[in-house]
Amino acid sequence: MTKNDSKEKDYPPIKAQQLGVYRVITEVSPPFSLSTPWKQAKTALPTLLRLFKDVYTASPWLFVLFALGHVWSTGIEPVLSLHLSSRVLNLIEAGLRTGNPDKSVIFQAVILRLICTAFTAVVNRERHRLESKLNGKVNLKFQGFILRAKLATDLTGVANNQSTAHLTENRAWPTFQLSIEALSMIVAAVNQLTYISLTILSTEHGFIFVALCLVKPLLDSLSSHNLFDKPHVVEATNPHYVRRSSLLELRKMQYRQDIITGDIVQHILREFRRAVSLLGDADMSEPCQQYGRRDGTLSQIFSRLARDLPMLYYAINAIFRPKGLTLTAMATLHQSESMLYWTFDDLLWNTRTMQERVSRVRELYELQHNVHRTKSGDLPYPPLGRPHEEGMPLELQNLTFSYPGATNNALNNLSLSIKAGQVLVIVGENGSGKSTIVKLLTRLYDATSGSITIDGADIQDYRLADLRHATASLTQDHHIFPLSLRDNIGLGNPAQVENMEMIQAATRQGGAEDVVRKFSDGYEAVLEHPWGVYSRGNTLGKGKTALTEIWERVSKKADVSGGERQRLVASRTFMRFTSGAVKLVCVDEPSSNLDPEAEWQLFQNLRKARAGKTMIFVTHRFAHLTKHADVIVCMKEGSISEMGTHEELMERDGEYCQMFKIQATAFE
Ligand SMILES: Nc1ncnc2c1ncn2[C@@H]1O[C@H](COP(=O)(O)OP(=O)(O)OP(=O)(O)O)[C@@H](O)[C@H]1O
Repeated sequence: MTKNDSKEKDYPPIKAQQLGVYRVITEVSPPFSLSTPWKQAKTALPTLLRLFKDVYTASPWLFVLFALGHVWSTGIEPVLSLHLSSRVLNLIEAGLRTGNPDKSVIFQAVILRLICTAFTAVVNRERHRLESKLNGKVNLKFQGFILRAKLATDLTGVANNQSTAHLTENRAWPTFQLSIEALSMIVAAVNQLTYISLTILSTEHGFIFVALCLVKPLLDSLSSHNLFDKPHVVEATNPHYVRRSSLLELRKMQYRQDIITGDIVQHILREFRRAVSLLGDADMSEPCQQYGRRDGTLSQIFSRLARDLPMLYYAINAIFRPKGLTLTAMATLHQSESMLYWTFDDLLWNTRTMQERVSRVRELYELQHNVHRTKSGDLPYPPLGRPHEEGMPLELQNLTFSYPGATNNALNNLSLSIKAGQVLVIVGENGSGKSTIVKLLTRLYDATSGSITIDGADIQDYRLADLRHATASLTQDHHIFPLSLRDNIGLGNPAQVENMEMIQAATRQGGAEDVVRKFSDGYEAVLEHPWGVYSRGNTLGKGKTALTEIWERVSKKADVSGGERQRLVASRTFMRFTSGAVKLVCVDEPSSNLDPEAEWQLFQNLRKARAGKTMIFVTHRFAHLTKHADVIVCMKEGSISEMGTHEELMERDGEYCQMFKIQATAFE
């Protein structure tokens, strides 16, 4: 079932085919032309050169030694060994013919052969040792590169590039290794062809023999039927297969509680059996395997026969020229034919795989071009001569914004004036644009149109680093870093990350003292993943042993509740205040998991720290706050629907008043 789906003229044509339960869509390869490999090489070359340069700079000596070792072992030694063996055999054969072997010459030839073997064994051993060292250094280099590129990527860059989680340092080394192998094989192929043509078959039929050796690898390459080296998309289209796979997912721990409390175990098992029976005999094996199996039987038989062509050559030679080839020449021919076949077979496989490998590395390098760094201006903040001692004054004018890729505006033509040191509370229904205002004020995104001005200058004209330094944000999107609690709080002010006095004070203000106390190693406790801790679980056995006890201790994952996390994150924000540079504080719903007392305390502590700061709060539970607010903004569908003080808005009896009354009724 083949169909041409491509509508766009500029795109390469595509075709879709059903392979078992999958629909596989591939790009149709252009008809084979001699210029194709050349074009592919030209596209791959810049990436490969850059990769080689990176590996070289990771460790020049290891690079050179590793490359030389590879070229020796793959490209030179096999032919040299063949030559030396063939020399020994020739001497023995000549000796047997005359009945008077030249012992010392044979002995010397054997010793030379043995030296070559021993030398190669040493080179191989060293090469493997160097390989793991160089591999480690290359991985470290690319880890650093990826870390830098990802940390430099802002939210617009992340949204435009979808997921980059699959881009790891593990892409670089295999491609480099493959390239070195390819180069070594080219050297090997040239050496082998030269050897066969000049030494063994210098007089007759040399060309024919070489051509016969190459028929199979070339045939295989032309009729190659692999999916893995073609750009393709796979979609499981069989509904019973999809259903079965979704039901299988329910094995995961994260669903256990819902399944137990929902009492749906029997239902899941019944549905699974039904899906399996409806699936019947549909082929579920990997699309790549199914695709490969589509090779015609005839072409397979032909390909196998091609492997025997060199043998045909010996036979014809033996029949028509019984004295044409000596036994040694036959043995050498047989060995070199096999060597040449595998070299070309590997080389062609290598070339096919190379394109895909190079594009994987190119994707890695492209990380650094996709950062969409938020532009920084030149103006210092606070403006020279105006220290903004009361806080940051802000003016939002006709602000419109839509998220990258979104069709609707999150904010529409919004204008708002916030005086230095004011407390502004933003309320409104879900999706009305409250958090978006905070994201624009903290320059996580830039407005699509309209402007934000600070003290008369556009926010984009200020130095970004200065603005980041002068802004603190506390939202529910913050995470605990997989670092110690000390780091988690201290990083609020990196300059004081070792200052325990400040960290303890911030912990108190964030309400996280009890959280720290919970851990035996206190501030040094690391939440999240215990790195470098693993065991061969199935070899530990079930009963208690010294090993299982150690495993239990080292693998114990420190964890905290949602509310405790929010307290730690809040402490980090209080730590940020210690820099003395913060002029704007944006607090966006940071207390969803806090108990009422902790929430009240958090808002109290934030208000206590308000001196010298403009404060913006986004909240649904505003009873604690709105009475202290200088301005309350009520949002609806990306615009301001009401604005004023608590009293003014209550008097107006509009949307804010309605929301306030609903909350008040709930408390009554
Ligand atoms: N990253 C995003 N990409 C695309 N659209 C988004 C993104 N974040 C928010 N939106 C959309 O922008 C609009 C405003 O979202 P925003 O988060 O500002 O609302 P909110 O008032 O803070 O909502 P809530 O009270 O639920 O937190 C919504 O329609 C939302 O779906």
